[in-house]
Amino acid sequence: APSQRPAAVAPEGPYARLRPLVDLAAQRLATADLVAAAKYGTGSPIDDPAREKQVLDDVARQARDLGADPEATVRIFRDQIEANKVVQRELHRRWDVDPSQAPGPGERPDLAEVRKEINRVNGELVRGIADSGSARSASSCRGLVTVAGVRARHERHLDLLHSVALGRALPSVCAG
Ligand SMILES: C=C(O[C@@H]1C=C(C(=O)O)C=C[C@H]1O)C(=O)O
Repeated sequence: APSQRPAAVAPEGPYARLRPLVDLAAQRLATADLVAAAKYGTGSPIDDPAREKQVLDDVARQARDLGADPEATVRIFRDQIEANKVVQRELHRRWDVDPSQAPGPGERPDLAEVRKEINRVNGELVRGIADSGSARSASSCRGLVTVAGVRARHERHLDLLHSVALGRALPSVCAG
């Protein structure tokens, strides 16, 4: 006989909650290449503390609005920001070493447009954090986040730089 509860509304286990979170971290990291290209050769610094403060203030407010934990949200976002800068710094270093690889002035994305995409991903990430409270405090969290990271790496064909940076984005996902 069919079960009372349709599969579509079956309660989701911790992996189902953590996987989208990890995938969103990888999506956010994919913007770092565009940010690096937008800034390269313009004098705009990789570290922009004013923009970081704006991001952290925004996500804390969004978390509060969802009735979620603003401190955990900010902690996770600090790591997203550090991970983004790992990619930017390495790309700038490579482009300094080999200018033929560097984006030319005509290939420079508009930083404001890239930040719109980052803001969009930020909103989804806040929602993913809000929806994963119990998964993030589960004892299986670290292992599941590692598995989800490996999966994102393969699905998104991440290179070594982005794989390392994804590792930098994830340590604060699990509580405690
Ligand atoms: C991505 C950027 O570079 C850095 C990383 C940020 C982020 O990950 O949100 C914010 C500001 C910068 O310190 C940016 O300037 O937008």
